[in-house]
Amino acid sequence: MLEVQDLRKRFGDKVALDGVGFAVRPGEMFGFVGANGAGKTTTMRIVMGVLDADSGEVRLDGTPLTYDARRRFGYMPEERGLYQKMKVAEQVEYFGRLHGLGRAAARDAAGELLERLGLAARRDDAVEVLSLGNQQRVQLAVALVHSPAVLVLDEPFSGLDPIAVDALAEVLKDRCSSGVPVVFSSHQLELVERLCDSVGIIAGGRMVASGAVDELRDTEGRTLLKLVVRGASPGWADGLGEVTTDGDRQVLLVESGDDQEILRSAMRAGEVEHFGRQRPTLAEIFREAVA
Ligand SMILES: Nc1ncnc2c1ncn2[C@@H]1O[C@H](COP(=O)(O)OP(=O)(O)OP(=O)(O)O)[C@@H](O)[C@H]1O
Repeated sequence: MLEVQDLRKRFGDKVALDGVGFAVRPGEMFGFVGANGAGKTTTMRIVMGVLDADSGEVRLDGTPLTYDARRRFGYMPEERGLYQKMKVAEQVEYFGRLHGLGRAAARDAAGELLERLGLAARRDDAVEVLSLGNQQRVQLAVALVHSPAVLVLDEPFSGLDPIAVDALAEVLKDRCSSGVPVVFSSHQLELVERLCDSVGIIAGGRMVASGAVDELRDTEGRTLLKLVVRGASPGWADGLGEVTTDGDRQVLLVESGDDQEILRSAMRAGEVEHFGRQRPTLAEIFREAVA
């Protein structure tokens, strides 16, 4: 398990991190979300040892991280770093070898990743002639080539087209299901909601919400009761909640009340087409948490 504990970091007067902590279990995908400047990159840099924290600790399976332990991590930094003149396949193999793979293993791993990330046809092109999105795919292949024990990815999906997003999502899910903890930051909340088991929301250097995506969405007081009623006369739901009209249908959203009693009065008023709980999206939870 990767544990980030009570990280604090200042840059001069600026408090960038003010007690950031979270844990990611083996096989768990953790989405790290927050507004610009919230502290995601700083946290990830500290996890990777690129930056020192003022205090706090990062542990893997209970042991504080060392240089050697971090070599087994796969990291995609915010500042992308590729050799522009080097050919795509050569580059991915090279990084595999830097992480200790033998020649054949590096070649095989690079070939497989380039295939999965849709870059096989570009394997002999220099990085500098690729589009930005394709360079990003190479950067991902570089982060993944040595079958890392932990993945820490800063905005891995940004700039990718939908096909590449799906391809990367599949690769990450595979790595996750083989027991790797995966942490990635993203502003694409719909994607985080779709992919992640758990999320951490950071604002102003503090974690303002974290936990399993399903639990956050199900939290008491966050779910609304939604009814769609056809043919009901206006006013039947006065005082129950917010009503919107759509043709001969009325949509009622109720924050609190006796579900069964509300259902009975809806059935008396008209034809109930829908009755159920509506969970907030991650984007709605995010807006509420950082407000
Ligand atoms: N080297 C630095 N020197 C001074 N301030 C810094 C430095 N690095 C980060 N900061 C500040 O720390 C805060 C957190 O920045 P960080 O890059 O971690 O945010 P972020 O959540 O990754 O943002 P974004 O979504 O825009 O990438 C910001 O106020 C930033 O300006």
